[in-house]
Amino acid sequence: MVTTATDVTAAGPQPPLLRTENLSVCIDSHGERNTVVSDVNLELTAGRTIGIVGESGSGKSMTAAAIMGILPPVATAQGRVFYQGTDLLTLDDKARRAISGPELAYIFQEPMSALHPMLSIGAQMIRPMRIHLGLSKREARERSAELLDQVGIPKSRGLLGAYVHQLSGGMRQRVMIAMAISCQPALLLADEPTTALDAAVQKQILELLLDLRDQLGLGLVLISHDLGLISRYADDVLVMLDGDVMEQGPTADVVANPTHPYTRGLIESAPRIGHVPRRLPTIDRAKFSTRALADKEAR
Ligand SMILES: Nc1ncnc2c1ncn2[C@@H]1O[C@H](COP(=O)(O)OP(=O)(O)OP(=O)(O)O)[C@@H](O)[C@H]1O
Repeated sequence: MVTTATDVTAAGPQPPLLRTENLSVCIDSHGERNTVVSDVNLELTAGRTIGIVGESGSGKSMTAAAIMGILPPVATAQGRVFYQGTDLLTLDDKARRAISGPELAYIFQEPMSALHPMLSIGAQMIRPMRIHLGLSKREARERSAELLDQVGIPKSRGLLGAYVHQLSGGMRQRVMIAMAISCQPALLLADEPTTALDAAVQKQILELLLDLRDQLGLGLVLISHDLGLISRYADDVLVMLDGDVMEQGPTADVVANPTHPYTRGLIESAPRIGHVPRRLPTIDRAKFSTRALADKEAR
């Protein structure tokens, strides 16, 4: 049965683009079940950006994968993921793919692992547009060149015949973004999209993402371990630690008045927001992580 976010639709004409309710992810491994994401409640409307910030292993990618429907086989999602009012977790694989394929797009941290090394950029870009948009080969090729233009790679560069190893890191990420928007998605999830890039290229890529969000009216989920970066580019933020949401709200409010000591620690250790102490403080994560506290008690 397909569940609809009736409470949302009753409140107004349009449900939000994305809303999760108590989204959790469990991993079954070696006969044990571990919860790696607990009760994530977020809401995103078109044209806005929500940031998910947290250290490595805090559950950012698992949250994104649960929304996208691309969890590894060992992982199971629970709760609700409403996309335009439809709970994606209630759909069978085929129905879900029909929505997720064209409408939800994912940009990976490392384009080298997402792009095929033996296929030309053109060949990789054309395929999804032929499948999801029903374009002919010639139409898809023309649109690929336009998309590359849109992400700042001029047509004159003749990149369609190039291979991924021939491109710089920034160009690879631009190609990934062009592929991500090729099927006209409504929701874009960018998982650490600039971690491997130097500061200048990082800024260009993030500004490109925001421009595309505005031009195309997308909702953007931006994932990063860097609260400084999230504070500059996201309207709202969720701070995660060990699968739990420690704090969330409008980014400006969270950064100006953090209510959780863990967030305060992150802010103090992010050199690009607020005061830069001479020695960066060490965040005692064990003090705030429910999982670390439970482990301590069990010992
Ligand atoms: N394929 C997998 N099998 C088993 N456990 C996994 C798998 N992928 C992730 N995990 C575990 O799930 C938890 C959350 O991982 P996740 O990748 O979401 O963290 P993250 O915040 O995105 O970290 P990073 O910034 O390093 O990518 C971690 O404890 C991780 O070890």
